[in-house]
Amino acid sequence: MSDQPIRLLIHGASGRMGRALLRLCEGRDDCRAVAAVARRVDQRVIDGVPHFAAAELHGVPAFDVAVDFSLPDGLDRLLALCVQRGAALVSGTTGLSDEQQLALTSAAERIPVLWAANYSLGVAVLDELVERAARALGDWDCDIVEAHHVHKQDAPSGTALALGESARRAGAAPRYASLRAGDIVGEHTVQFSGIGERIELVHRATSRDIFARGALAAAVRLTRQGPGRYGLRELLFADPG
Ligand SMILES: NC(=O)C1=CN([C@@H]2O[C@H](COP(=O)(O)OP(=O)(O)OC[C@H]3O[C@@H](n4cnc5c(N)ncnc54)[C@H](OP(=O)(O)O)[C@@H]3O)[C@@H](O)[C@H]2O)C=CC1
Ligand SMILES: O=C(O)C1=N[C@H](C(=O)O)C[C@H](O)C1
Repeated sequence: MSDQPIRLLIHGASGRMGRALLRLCEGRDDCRAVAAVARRVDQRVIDGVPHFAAAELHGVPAFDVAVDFSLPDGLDRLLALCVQRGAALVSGTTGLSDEQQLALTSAAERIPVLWAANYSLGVAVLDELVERAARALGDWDCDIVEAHHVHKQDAPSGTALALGESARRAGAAPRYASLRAGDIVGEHTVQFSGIGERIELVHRATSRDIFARGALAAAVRLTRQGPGRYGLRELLFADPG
């Protein structure tokens, strides 16, 4: 295998996550950003990385994997480009429609695809704890409370829905509540309430770097895979080697 750095397209580059991805990418030697895409661009080149507006997507140079943290309305064109170029896709964009999830699955017949609602190790572990608790406490109330910054557009968060799906599969009937306040990076509480006792499982993110680091590591690994739809646990957290 070549030890050339993996070529990344960062989609959503001007956003909170996009900026973290570009910054962390600079410190790695296994990948480099060759294109950055946002809805609008003011500068053509920033820190040596060429920037493109979403409308110019088809003019981006060759890349191995697109890393997408944008908004749902940008995903369809990016997915089509990845399929056309035979490039892998890592996406963390939340609030996707059922049709968009199906499109990811269908594209996975031709390219490697990873979508995850949360790229942090802590939430991967929380997910396992929730599943275990729900299996043991199936008839307790299960409430998922999430808090995020005021700019977040989707609710409940993608992470809350994913945790709820794990709880549901294990026999619980989750309910959701959302809070949008200040600059909260992301907090998720899964509360199991019985009669006379209660369990709370909590994850608090204090830096977006945890998501960006996970996404970059996943992107590098995804380029070593064939077509298919991958999960974060199998790709990243099950085998840290
Ligand atoms: N899975 C995970 O671990 C995580 C997921 N997220 C998710 O990532 C997404 C982005 O979050 P965040 O960075 O806070 O959002 P921001 O609003 O800060 O950034 C959004 C970015 O997407 C760009 N964008 C918007 N629409 C389009 C489009 N149609 N085509 C191309 N680019 C577009 C914006 O460009 P412009 O500035 O020009 O409008 C901007 O660069 C959200 O869905 C969020 O929920 C966030 C953190 C972790
Ligand atoms: O929009 C965010 O900020 C985040 N979104 C993801 C979600 O919807 O779960 C992950 C993280 O909580 C931050």
